Amino acid sequence: MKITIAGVGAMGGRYALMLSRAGNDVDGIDGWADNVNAINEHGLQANFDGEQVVAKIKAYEQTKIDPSAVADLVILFPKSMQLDGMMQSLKPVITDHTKILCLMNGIGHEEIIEKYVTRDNIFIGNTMWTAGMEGPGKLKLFGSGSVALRNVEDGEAATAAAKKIVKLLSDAGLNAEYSDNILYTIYKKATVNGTMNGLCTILDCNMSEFGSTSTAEDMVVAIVKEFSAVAAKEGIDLNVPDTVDYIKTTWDPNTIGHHYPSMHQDLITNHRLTEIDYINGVIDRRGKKYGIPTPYCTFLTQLVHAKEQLLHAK
Ligand SMILES: NC(=O)C1=CN([C@@H]2O[C@H](COP(=O)(O)OP(=O)(O)OC[C@H]3O[C@@H](n4cnc5c(N)ncnc54)[C@H](OP(=O)(O)O)[C@@H]3O)[C@@H](O)[C@H]2O)C=CC1
Ligand SMILES: CC(C)(CO)C(=O)C(=O)O
Repeated sequence: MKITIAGVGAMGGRYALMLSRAGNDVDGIDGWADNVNAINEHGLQANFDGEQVVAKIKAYEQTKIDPSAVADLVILFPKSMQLDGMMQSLKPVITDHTKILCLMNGIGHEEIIEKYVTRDNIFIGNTMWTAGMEGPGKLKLFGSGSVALRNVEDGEAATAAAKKIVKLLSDAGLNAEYSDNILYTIYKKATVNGTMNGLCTILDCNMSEFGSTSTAEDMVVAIVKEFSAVAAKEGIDLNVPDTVDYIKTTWDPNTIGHHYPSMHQDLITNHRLTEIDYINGVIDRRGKKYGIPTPYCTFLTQLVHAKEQLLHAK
């Protein structure tokens, strides 16, 4: 099976590396020319749980994709604001049979993807793996994680295809599972991002440091209540205490507590724009639509945008 990782940054790099090391034929596509050149010259290099490893994969610049690189499976890992542009660029590698898997953070990405491919070829989910970059073509990967996914369209063929993708990912050590209730799973993961990403970015700390503060739990509860109220309007039952307990598992320094959320890596480390509009911003917008007050999500979205401006993020 030919797999194309679209957005071979930190998380796309992790998937490319692990799938390639498991013996799959993997290509990468990315908009960052230095990253593409480094991967083609030196391979995808990683500090992988303390061990230096290299995966030899072929990478293409997003604007120079070779049409011979037609994929059976495309795994999407650009940033949310790059998704539409990435889907445009992917046209040469997508056929009627190409499956598209989106595991990006955020809510509602399938609305963009279905402008380009039929719903029976779209698979959505999320990932609890973490990833960081030390420079072009260089990854820093530690800790464990998991993946949950499902077909967007019901039906035997789409379900079978989703389960095949689950097996492919699990065989590569990515610890995947099929989730019947994927919208619930996506909302639940979005609460982790809706708390950890924005708050650790504004407070300039990792998840474990955040969890050690006396006000951490109160802030998390307040934000989760807003996600839960919006989700309820969409028929999704997001239990607040259970969700808060789930978020608190990310504070453990022995698992992923030392991770700086991807939003922190974007804004504080690299002065790049963030995905806040696709996480807390969605709750702000849907809250307004449903007549639900979401002061914490609205304020956190405003704070992150203000910080983007102060840091001249691009
Ligand atoms: N990192 C993590 O731990 C996790 C990330 N995710 C999600 O995965 C998706 C991808 O995120 P992630 O892998 O973190 O993103 P990265 O920022 O590492 O990579 C995404 C893209 O950003 C560009 N880019 C990144 N760094 C630079 C740089 N220094 N200079 C120039 N361009 C750069 C590249 O494309 P381009 O040049 O086209 O901009 C790259 O393909 C997101 O939806 C994220 O929320 C989910 C769980 C955890
Ligand atoms: C690891 C985790 C769950 C932290 O919020 C994440 O998704 C990210 O870094 O964006």
